[in-house]
Amino acid sequence: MSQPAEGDAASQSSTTIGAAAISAPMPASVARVVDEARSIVRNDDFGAGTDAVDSMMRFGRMRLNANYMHSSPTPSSDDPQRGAAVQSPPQGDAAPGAPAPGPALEVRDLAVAFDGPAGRTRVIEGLRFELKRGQIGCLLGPSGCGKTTALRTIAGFVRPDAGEVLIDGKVIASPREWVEPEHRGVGVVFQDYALFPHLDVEANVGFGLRRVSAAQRRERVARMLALVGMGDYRSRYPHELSGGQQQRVALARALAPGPALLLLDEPFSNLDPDLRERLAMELREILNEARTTALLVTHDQNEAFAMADVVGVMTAGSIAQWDTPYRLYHRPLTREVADFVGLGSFLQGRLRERDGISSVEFELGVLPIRSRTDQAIASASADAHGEVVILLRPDDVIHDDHSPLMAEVVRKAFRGAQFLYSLRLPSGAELLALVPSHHNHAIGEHIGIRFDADHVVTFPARERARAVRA
Ligand SMILES: Nc1ncnc2c1ncn2[C@@H]1O[C@H](COP(=O)(O)OP(=O)(O)OP(=O)(O)O)[C@@H](O)[C@H]1O
Repeated sequence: MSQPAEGDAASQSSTTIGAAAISAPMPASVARVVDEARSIVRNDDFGAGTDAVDSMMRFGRMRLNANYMHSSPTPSSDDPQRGAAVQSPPQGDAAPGAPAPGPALEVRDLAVAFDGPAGRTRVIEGLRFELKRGQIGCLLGPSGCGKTTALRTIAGFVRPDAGEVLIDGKVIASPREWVEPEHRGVGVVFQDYALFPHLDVEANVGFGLRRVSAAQRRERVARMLALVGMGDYRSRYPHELSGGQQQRVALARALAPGPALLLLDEPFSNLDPDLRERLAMELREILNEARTTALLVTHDQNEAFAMADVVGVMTAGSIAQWDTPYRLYHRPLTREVADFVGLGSFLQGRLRERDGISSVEFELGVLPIRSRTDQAIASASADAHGEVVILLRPDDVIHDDHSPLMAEVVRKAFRGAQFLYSLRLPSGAELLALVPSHHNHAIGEHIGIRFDADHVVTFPARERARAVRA
């Protein structure tokens, strides 16, 4: 391990990778290709050594000269959907040596700051989470919350100011210790594919496998291409592939050296929404099959939920809740998490406790609180007058023609199988409801509703009730 220098390793990488150096600052897209080259070039097993890094630097320089730019805490087990997915399968078969017991990735109290016009500013503060072997995790959060910086710190392109990152129990980044990106056993997939345009698919995927024999390389590349369903495309060049196909090749290339950890930076954001969700689900299967530990960063909740076993919702540089997708949606710990994850409405309510049974009264009736956890949270949320805010998800609100509770349709969004209705209550508060799309009601119409909330989620009543993310 060497002592890290001050500052951002990403900016340093533009001048000092391998034996080569370039004088001009690299555009972000070229820097990403070089970062990716560093992450797929490893000296220990399938790695290529500095010759490959130098080749990538030449490639980076070529692109600069040609002005070529790319278009570019452990979750609870009560999740009915993902409970089984958080086991610890063995490491990928190409990984060197036996994996150490314990988490595959640990991030402990990480802090990262950058120099800016207003001085040095912390963009990550007290970031903490871990991934078990074979687990797929996700950092989900709004733009600028620090997701990519966290990923780049784990990959080795940014140096932390405090805290540490461990892979298989070994510290690879802290203010005192530093392992170069190419020695971390980490693969990276970026959003803009970052394939080498002058190499065909087979050569792209085999890029980081230069120390093995040609026969071994061919066999490994064929396995990786089969895994991502691109076996028939091995002689094509990147420009002859669709975006989704390019991203599969990028994935095969990142998986080929058998990384201990795969990092994915918004890998589907350049694809259309339908393909994005389908690929996210496919990628989950591919990673499970390859038994690869992976960390995804995205601001897209559907992508996060389709892929990850555990998701950390990030706000302002730290994790507000690290949990299964199911619990994030149904049991958000804070209003910020409830607001960011999924659709919902916040309504004023009042906690009532009679004969040891709790419920929340609100303008449309009474919601019984069935679980002790919900009861404890409601009691803690309530102010001296019992005031709370309740969260109602659109699927908690059922359209029922026979219900005496009426609400006015103020907006509607057609979603194929369903309409998302915004409904105005007598108080003026608004509510969201997902209704099968054969119930096509006009704006201004009053429709019957009832509630089917499995659990009642409450927060302190510090703000006025409002509908969110309609
Ligand atoms: N190298 C850098 N130098 C200075 N500031 C930086 C640098 N990299 C990131 N930042 C700043 O750090 C903050 C977090 O950036 P980051 O890219 O990690 O956010 P993000 O959550 O990934 O956002 P997005 O979803 O938009 O990519 C932003 O305010 C950004 O401007």
